[in-house]
Amino acid sequence: MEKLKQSILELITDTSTNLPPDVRRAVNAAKVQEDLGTRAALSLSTIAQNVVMAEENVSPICQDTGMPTFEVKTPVGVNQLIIKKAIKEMIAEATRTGKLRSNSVDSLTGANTGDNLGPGTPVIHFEQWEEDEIEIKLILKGGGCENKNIQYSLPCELEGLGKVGRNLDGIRKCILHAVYQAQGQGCSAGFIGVGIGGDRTSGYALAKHQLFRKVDDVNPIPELAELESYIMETANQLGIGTMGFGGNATLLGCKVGVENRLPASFFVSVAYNCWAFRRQGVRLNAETGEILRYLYKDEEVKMDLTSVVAAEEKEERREVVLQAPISEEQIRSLKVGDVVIINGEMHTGRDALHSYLMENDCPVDLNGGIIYHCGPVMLKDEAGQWHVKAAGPTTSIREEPYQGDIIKKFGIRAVIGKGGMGAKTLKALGEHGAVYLNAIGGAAQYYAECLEKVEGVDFMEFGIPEAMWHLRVKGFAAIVTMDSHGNSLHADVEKTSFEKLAQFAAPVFK
Ligand SMILES: O=C(O)C[C@H](O)C(=O)O
Ligand code: SF4
Repeated sequence: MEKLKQSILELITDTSTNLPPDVRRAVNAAKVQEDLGTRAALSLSTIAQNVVMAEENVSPICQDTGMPTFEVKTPVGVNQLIIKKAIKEMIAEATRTGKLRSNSVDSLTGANTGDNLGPGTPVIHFEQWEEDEIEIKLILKGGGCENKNIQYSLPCELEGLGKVGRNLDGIRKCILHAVYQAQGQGCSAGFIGVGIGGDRTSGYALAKHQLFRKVDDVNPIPELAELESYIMETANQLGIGTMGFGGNATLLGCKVGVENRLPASFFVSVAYNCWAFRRQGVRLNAETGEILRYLYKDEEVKMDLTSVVAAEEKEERREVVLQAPISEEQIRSLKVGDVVIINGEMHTGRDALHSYLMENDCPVDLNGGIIYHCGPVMLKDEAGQWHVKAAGPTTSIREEPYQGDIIKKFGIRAVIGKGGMGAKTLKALGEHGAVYLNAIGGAAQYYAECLEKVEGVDFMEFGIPEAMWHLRVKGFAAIVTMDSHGNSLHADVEKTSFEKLAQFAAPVFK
């Protein structure tokens, strides 16, 4: 098995940096569905550009390279321990070279292991089969979309949809609700895997397993094939759109699997995957470990990079250049829908930093400053200088308990993230003169290019993703989605999508 390690490293690198053709096709199709010049269409253009950059730079499509989850099938007699060891070594190697972010965190101490290894990481499932070759499949599913997974225990009652029975129509309601509750926070437009039945654990495993199906396959069970196409049709009428900006493309794929259940239980488990749907697989020669072929690479699909900005829209859209420190007056002039271009300094901060700042001082002056909800992939060169390898936004709503107080305490004028924030932050934006800016989730290469220099770092003890990076940026574009006048695009889209969801309460399947 002299080629085994090399093959595994290639698989990990390809999965993290090169979006598979079926996913590319789905993203391209979404772009066609969106109206020219809308925020959703512009976001899809950025996403397409980002996919191309990731492939060219051989760098992560998204900075959150997720929970590496392997499904391995081996012929009888192959030593699975050797494969496990090779996977672990190559996960550490891919982390060292910036193809993966160090993503394994001690749940009790918060310490990052730094190499993506630790209890429970990576996840590896082995199975034996009758074939002669080894098959290794890998999915890198990020934390933001993982947080939007949801499990329903039937019968139940769902907001807007009413009673949910233990039948196909009940399942239909659960899936629609799952898409609705994710809003844009899992970086829509997304893909869902659904597991019907099992217990709580195997139900979720089945749901995640569905994500290994090709986007364009047809379910062999006729009722489920019908359900899948119903969901594709209907979920895209919810109007959530790319990044939750509103629009026609909300769901790019729906795959449903079924397993037996216990008489007392009826679970519907949904695994939500962002547009950055990174999964790949290989067949290996069982003697040498050499790659014989890839499983999701049957054709080459180029990203659609055609510009979607309609001329008249371009004139209407206001573009404002912001340079930190930002004045209150400038912030008050911004309204939802404005595009801002940021130059100057910004500071990353996410969960660990926000909780720290509630009780402590900040090592830098944040007055008039910009906080970026981001956990980047960073590499240090031989001279000791840090470089940004991938740096898209993280889900902002996690900071909701802290953000308003932190804005107040430190005089922050702009918060950049994705997915929007809640009522408490909106109130603070109005009271203190600040804005929330939505960057395109997953566009980690696109934003890394705007981050010109790492000026410094604090709190390295929080680990690379959670540290406070001080960055010099140029031409960083984001959209005002919550302003200082009480407007929130996120609240609006949530409200209208709920009204649409409620229109699907009447039974469809017997
Ligand atoms: O951890 C991150 O960088 C992003 C995360 O996947 C998210 O979607 O919030
Ligand atoms: S930031 Fe968005 S694209 Fe990246 S892993 Fe999280 S949900 Fe997926």
